[in-house]
Amino acid sequence: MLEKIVKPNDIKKIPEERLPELAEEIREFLIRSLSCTGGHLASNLGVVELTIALHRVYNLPKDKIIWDVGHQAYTHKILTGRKEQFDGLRKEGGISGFPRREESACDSFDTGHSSTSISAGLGYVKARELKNKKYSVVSVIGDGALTGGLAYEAMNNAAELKTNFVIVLNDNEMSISKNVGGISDYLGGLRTSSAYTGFKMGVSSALEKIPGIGPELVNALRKTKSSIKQMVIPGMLFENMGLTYLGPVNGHNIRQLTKVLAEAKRFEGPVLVHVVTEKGRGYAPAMRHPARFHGTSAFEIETGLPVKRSNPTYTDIFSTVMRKMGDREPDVVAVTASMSEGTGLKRFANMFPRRFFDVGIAEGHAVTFAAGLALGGLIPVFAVYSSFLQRGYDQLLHDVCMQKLHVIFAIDRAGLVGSDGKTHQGCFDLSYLSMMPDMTIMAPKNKWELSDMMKFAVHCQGPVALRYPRGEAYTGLEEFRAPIEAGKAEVIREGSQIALLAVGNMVKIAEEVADRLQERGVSATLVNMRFVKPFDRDLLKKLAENHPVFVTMEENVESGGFGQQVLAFCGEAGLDVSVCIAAVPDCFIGHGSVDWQRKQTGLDADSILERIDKLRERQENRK
Ligand SMILES: Cc1ncc(C[n+]2csc(CCOP(=O)(O)OP(=O)(O)O)c2C)c(N)n1
Ligand SMILES: CC(=O)[C@@H](O)[C@H](O)COP(=O)(O)O
Ligand SMILES: [Mg+2]
Repeated sequence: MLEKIVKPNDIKKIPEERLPELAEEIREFLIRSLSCTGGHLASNLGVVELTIALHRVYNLPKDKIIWDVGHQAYTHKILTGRKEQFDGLRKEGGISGFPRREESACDSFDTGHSSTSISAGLGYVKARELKNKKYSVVSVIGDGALTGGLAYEAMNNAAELKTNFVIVLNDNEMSISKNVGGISDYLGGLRTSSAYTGFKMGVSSALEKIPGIGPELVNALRKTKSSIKQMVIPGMLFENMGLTYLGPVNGHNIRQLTKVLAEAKRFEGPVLVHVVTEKGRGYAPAMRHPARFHGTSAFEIETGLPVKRSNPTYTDIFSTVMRKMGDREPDVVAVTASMSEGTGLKRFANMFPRRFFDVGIAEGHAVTFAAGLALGGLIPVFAVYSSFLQRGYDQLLHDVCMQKLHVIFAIDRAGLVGSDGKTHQGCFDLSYLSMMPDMTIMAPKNKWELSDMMKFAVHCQGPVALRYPRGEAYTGLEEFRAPIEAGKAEVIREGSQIALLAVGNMVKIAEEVADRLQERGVSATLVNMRFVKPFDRDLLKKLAENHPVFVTMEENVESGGFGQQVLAFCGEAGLDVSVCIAAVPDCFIGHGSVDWQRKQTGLDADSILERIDKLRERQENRK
């Protein structure tokens, strides 16, 4: 039946009774396809029926479906004519793992970061009103994404709406790991209380329909503070915020879903439809291990085991360091914004549950919360992906740096991240952190240095950021393990002519560049900068005496990055050197392999050598 779906709205031609069969076909397709490419399997398996129901009720591309995070939009892609492109999912030139407006007119909003869907949807609704347009808007948000503050700002704002806006809450009790916090408990209560009250499938509750006393009774209940009302009027929290609540609905029953969505679509005002789904549904390994199958690499279908075993990653090293540090340093506590698996904090959480805090998908809160922990005498380590820390920009500046608080930021996925693409690139942190007064920034060249830097960070003062990339930890240069000294770089290889000033994982690329320069008879000094802030100005002054060319290398945008700071310093200090900056150019870098992204950004050894050759040629011509 799946072959009949080649363009948007083809789903409407399938007889209703055959839809469950189609859902199973889609599941089989997803499992088969992702077993080869990898991707966000568990979340997608959970929303197959919900997506089918949405596409039955709404007309695309006229109507707007906005997927929160967007990692669960694979069935949406299949139903809008992109099934044949799944071989290239998340690969260079292939389709993205997230909704992309450039990819299809049916993708209404580009996503990747969490909790944006209600704000964006509300924006569409307001534009529709002002421009007198006729289309429907539905935002689909998960229970994990609903732990993010932005979602509440948007709901608060939506309460005043007089025209239709549907928010579908996809509740599977999971963020990447088990969902946490008060809202998650509240949703749990709704799921249980529905056992007593039945679903609220219509815009007016069953109670309201009781002739004579119904509306008064509902009004009176709304005014009481009694917890009993939760049992009588489901979704009171949302109702009190001004949204009409419908549900909870079985998210795997297409008929029931279609009915409630059609009802919600007719309502004048904001409506929240609470849908209960199962993450990983239909594939036993994903149902057993939804967190592992949240985002998976290629796997064997029979066992669910990964096709390739990877060597220890920087995350694995950080995980071990944190576990050991937990033993040695009783004041060290760990904070995550719903990323305990991805950042490697799971082991710390298991060993020191009282010193571990999962705050939900709330990076801004996590930073200020860590500030409070530091003021209370603890040493908080906030482990976070570079790209998601962008959410905590003001909190970093205002709450941590301004008070010079000793908070450690363990910044994972710093640099190019591969298949998640432009929404997840960790290419901005050196720029946005460097401009913050009192911030110390370090980047390790290999796995041992990550461990040494973490230990150093614990005994520092003030805010400290330690950034390291996604993937396998470098095990080269083991013999270079001089103690970490504040603001001091490490010279790996001494030469003359060209100084390669490399940050973090670029040291490995710099080694290759240095070797290839040597083959051509060019002598290069290779420096592992270790610190981006403060960087080793004394060393740079010394190097300038016999190196007319500095080449800076960083997996960060050029603007405001390490290279530009070196360039500015050389100018201020009157150093007679040419500075060549190898950094990410001023554009968003799409999905694909990290090697491909490195070539695209000119950060591979070939591209850097090419630039060095051109620079030297220009210098020769000038002589
Ligand atoms: C700002 C931000 N922080 C963290 C993440 C990483 N992340 C992606 S999906 C996800 C869990 C989302 O849970 P939910 O919305 O319930 O969707 P589900 O996977 O359960 O379908 C997290 C934490 C993100 N994408 N954006
Ligand atoms: C959708 C999302 O934001 C995360 O699931 C992210 O894709 C995880 O990336 P890693 O694979 O680098 O942990
Ligand atoms: Mg969820």
